[in-house]
Amino acid sequence: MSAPDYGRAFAAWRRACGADWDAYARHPFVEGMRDGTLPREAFHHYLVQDYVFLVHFARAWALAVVKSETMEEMRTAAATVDALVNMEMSLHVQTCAGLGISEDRLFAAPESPANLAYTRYVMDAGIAGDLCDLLAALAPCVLGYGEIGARLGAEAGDTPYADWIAAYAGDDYQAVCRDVGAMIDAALARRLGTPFTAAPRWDRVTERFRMATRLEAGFWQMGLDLA
Ligand SMILES: Cc1ncc(CN)c(N)n1
Repeated sequence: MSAPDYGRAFAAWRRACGADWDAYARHPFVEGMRDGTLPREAFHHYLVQDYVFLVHFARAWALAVVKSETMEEMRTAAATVDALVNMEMSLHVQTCAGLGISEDRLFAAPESPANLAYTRYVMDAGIAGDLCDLLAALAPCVLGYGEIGARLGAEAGDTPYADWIAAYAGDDYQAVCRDVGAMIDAALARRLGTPFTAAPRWDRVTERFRMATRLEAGFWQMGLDLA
């Protein structure tokens, strides 16, 4: 299955980061969800950490509101904060409630080092740079899960992780990915010019994308290692 179309910047970043991208999007954790062999314990550990991740990730998207220069950018960034806080995190809350873990306990869960490194890297990219730096660091998260969800939705058979796959393969999440992809293209064109891939800053923002991609692979590994 070919990768979904989330815009020009994503396609160029994804190509530039080839091996790093595959190490993330086809990590053994992902393949274990696809074929059902992922240990439940690893998934639960991941899910609790991912709730904490999403708290900080929503803060980083709120920073994108602050760094916006147009109403369109502001609307997409604010809608993404809403989607994270009121849509994506409810999957974690519901699944964990079934395991006897309350939302209060999720909110108070201690962060793993891999989690902390990733979310603070993204936040720092946004604080030190402009919206391009921030979006490049945010993109592997939003769009990577869109790609993984779409592929697993098409390829997975009977797996205990069907709800997780359905959430990311579903229309709501895929629409967020298309909106964010379009926002990234417009934000880069506005600040870097067109074609943005020829701009002097392109390599730097691509390195932001690459580092966030590597931190995503580290996040899956944290789940597998129960670290
Ligand atoms: C670590 C991580 N990366 C991405 C996503 C998808 N928003 C997530 N929930 N968690």
